[in-house]
Amino acid sequence: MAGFAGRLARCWYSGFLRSPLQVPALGLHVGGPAMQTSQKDFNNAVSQLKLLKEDPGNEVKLKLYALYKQATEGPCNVPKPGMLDFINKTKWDAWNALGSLSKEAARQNYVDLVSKLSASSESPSPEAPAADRKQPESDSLVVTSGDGITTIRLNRPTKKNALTTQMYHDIIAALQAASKDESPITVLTGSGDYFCSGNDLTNFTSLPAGGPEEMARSSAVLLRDFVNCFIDFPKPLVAVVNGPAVGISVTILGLFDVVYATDRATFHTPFSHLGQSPEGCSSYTFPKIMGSSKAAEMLLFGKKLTAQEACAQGLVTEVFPDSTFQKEVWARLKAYSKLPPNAMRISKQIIRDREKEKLHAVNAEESNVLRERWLSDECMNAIASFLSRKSKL
Ligand SMILES: CCCCC/C=C/CC(=O)SCCNC(=O)CCNC(=O)[C@H](O)C(C)(C)COP(=O)(O)OP(=O)(O)OC[C@H]1O[C@@H](n2cnc3c(N)ncnc32)[C@H](O)[C@@H]1OP(=O)(O)O
Repeated sequence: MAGFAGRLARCWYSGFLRSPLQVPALGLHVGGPAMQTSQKDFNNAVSQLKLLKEDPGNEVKLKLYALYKQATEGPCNVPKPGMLDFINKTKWDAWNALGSLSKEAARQNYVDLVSKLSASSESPSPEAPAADRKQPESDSLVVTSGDGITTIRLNRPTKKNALTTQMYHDIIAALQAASKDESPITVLTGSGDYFCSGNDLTNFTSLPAGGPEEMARSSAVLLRDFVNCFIDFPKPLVAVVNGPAVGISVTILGLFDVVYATDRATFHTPFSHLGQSPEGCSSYTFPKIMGSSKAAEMLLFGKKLTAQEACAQGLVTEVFPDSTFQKEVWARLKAYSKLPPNAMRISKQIIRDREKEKLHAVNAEESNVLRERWLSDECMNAIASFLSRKSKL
């Protein structure tokens, strides 16, 4: 596993699962033959967990961690970690949530859960392998070219295509390469049922040596560079919105030339809910596209738009029935890609260039404001709440 995804997995495995995987002698107190069997089952389950072929996901790992602690140490009685210590706080919350569950019951639940996971990891995966693995940096982004179209596909469907730090870097590289390649048209789309669930909220959990301030500073720089690539992209840029879109995957749409959406798509910018503020130049493009009060409803109050509403407000170019979405959209794009490429570039230049300077200034300002927001209690509480599974959009 490369890049951020790898770091995150290592972090979870080393932080959350080190004890269950690496403590061979559990030292459990057992009361009789029935309990002996239970302890043996528990020890077996601890070993069995190491053999899982598939990562069970953070939520399950958190559950396993909590059950393990409850089974071996009893109810949580250690002090709650500080608010900025996201990972340990999340672990503490999960353990604490088990309340006074007995060690025996926790052991049994742990054994049941591991046996369920083992059974499902042995059955064949219904998903076909990703078709294209050309992109060397990370499997979470797939870039392909054909029929005059370069397609940049967000490929993290199990996480609703949430954008990891590595993915921001990879998208920047992909856009830079696409701006110089042979394809007249460039497309951004997603794999699976979501277009993208926005910034991966776990990006904020790997604190660098400089602490939260350094994390906020480097994230603001990366955000600014990322959005600049969309502002400066010289060719027709099309979003093929294959499902719901959240956060930054919605705001950048104002920088695309054309946005096609399935009727399943929704458009959601829950910045206030997250203690954050608009980015992707949306504080400027959205009021221009839809008028200031409709923009305010989305950007201040987080109103979620259906595809039809987004189309009526000018954010989406056209909506297609989900059943024919892929067929109709790609057929149309293939036809457009045969148009003279230089004419399309020059027309885009005329349409967009007089706004570029303004957009760069807006982008810089939004990134600076967000740098402060990320350090606010409102934002930290919202992220901690999502990570501890207390909230979802
Ligand atoms: C360089 C830094 C730049 C920063 C720029 C800032 C941008 C701002 C934004 O983008 S704000 C938007 C942030 N996004 C969210 O708040 C979305 C959070 N996710 C959810 O609320 C839900 O997951 C959902 C509504 C998108 C989907 O819900 P559903 O019930 O259908 O699916 P799950 O919740 O079970 O999701 C499956 C797994 O995917 C993980 N996941 C989904 N989105 C994110 C995300 N944004 N960040 C981190 N993880 C995400 C989810 O946790 C599940 O993981 P699991 O299987 O391990 O449990």
